[in-house]
Amino acid sequence: MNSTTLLPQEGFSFREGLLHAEGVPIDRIAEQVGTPFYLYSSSAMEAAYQRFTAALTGLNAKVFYAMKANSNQAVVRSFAEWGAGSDVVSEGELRRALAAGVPGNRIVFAGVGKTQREMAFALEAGILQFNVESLPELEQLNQVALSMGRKAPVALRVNPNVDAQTHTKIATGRKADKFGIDLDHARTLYRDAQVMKGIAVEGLAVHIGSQLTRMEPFRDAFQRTADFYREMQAAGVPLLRLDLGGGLGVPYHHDQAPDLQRYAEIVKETTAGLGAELAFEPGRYLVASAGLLVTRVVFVKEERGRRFIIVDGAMNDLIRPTLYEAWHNIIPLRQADSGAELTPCDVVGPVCESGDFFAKERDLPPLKSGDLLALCDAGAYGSAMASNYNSRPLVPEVMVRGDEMAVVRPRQDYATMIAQDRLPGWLPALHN
Ligand SMILES: Cc1ncc(COP(=O)(O)O)c(C=O)c1O
Ligand SMILES: N[C@@H](CCCC[NH3+])C(=O)O
Repeated sequence: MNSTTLLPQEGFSFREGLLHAEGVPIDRIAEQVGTPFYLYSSSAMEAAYQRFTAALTGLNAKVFYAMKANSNQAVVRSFAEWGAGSDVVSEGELRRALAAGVPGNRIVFAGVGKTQREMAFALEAGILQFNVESLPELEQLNQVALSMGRKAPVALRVNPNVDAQTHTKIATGRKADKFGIDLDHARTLYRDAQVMKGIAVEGLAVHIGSQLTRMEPFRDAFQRTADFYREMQAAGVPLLRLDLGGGLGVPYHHDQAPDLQRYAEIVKETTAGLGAELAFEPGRYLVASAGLLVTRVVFVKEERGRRFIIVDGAMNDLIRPTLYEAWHNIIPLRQADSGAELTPCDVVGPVCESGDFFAKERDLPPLKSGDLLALCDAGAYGSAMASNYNSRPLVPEVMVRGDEMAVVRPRQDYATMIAQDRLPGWLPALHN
């Protein structure tokens, strides 16, 4: 597959040979904010959200946007306006969600290692639900809640032992994964939890991994979890809510679209007659394809029979290719002539690691220094996973809506980045 034959994603289109984000020519944004930068289409995010919620029509369902995918407050706030809550995994995310205006009672808190401080902060914020993943966590939460004179609303997250058939680093529902509680163990924990004075048992949760493109693992996990829900209900556990997590994938390769309708049917079939409120925690599905990473070619280097397109973006800006061997479509912002010859290229960044690449042997049209490229489907786990490695400042994020654009995070400046270090007192000043 080569990238020039693929159409750009929803929210982005070529007009007069130039890639636009909704109504805005992207090269104009590049002039204004410099490169590299993340670019989001607000309408594409909204369309994904509407598709997702429409598929769940008829179900008593609530959506909690998994903000780990993209935690920019403009994004979190947008989803909140369209009706979603937030799924958070740290105090930092919780604070960001609150800062973005998400009310505490629309927030669920996941994660295997919540600290006492995080528990107390979340209780203070009045969150809807803690998804608890172990006995020590349950006991700790009980203690924290009691010390504050509160009750913590709890769902137990189970591990149904289902292989999500995704990249091994992002599968979370297998026995050997750190996530969730075995069903057998969860039976005991529900009993324990009901007599803990600081705990209000409310739910059951499952999440087997991310970027699922096959629907069978969802079916297996949802079936096992819903059966367990029925069993616990019958045993008198006062369950109100079944949280089915996130994980629905996106077509990074545009011929592998996961089937949202099938996903929704599986939810309906497996939860029929349960009488539970359903919760969903989609992240990637809502934002991945609504975002690009825009980068500029620094040099084209021909060496040892290879063609390296060296760009100003790098693995610290978008780590997915090197971390998960992830494939992101790459398109020049200026549409290539239809007859342009394609050459296999390695698209690489300036960072000092051979793992610093965006693509290997990717067929691309002729490129030269100064050309702009878009890395597609970069709206999820892009900026959220960026770092300052090689002392490269975090790149800006821009959101477009119709003909308007907004810089929703400015480029980190060198002074801010460098000022974070402190020199210890024992180091004398250096003199030449
Ligand atoms: C508990 C939980 N919920 C939701 C998500 C969001 O996943 P995704 O972005 O694949 O929808 C994750 C990440 O995999 C997660 O760990
Ligand atoms: N960071 C991963 C997804 C992790 C999901 C976290 N629960 C990715 O980019 O694909």
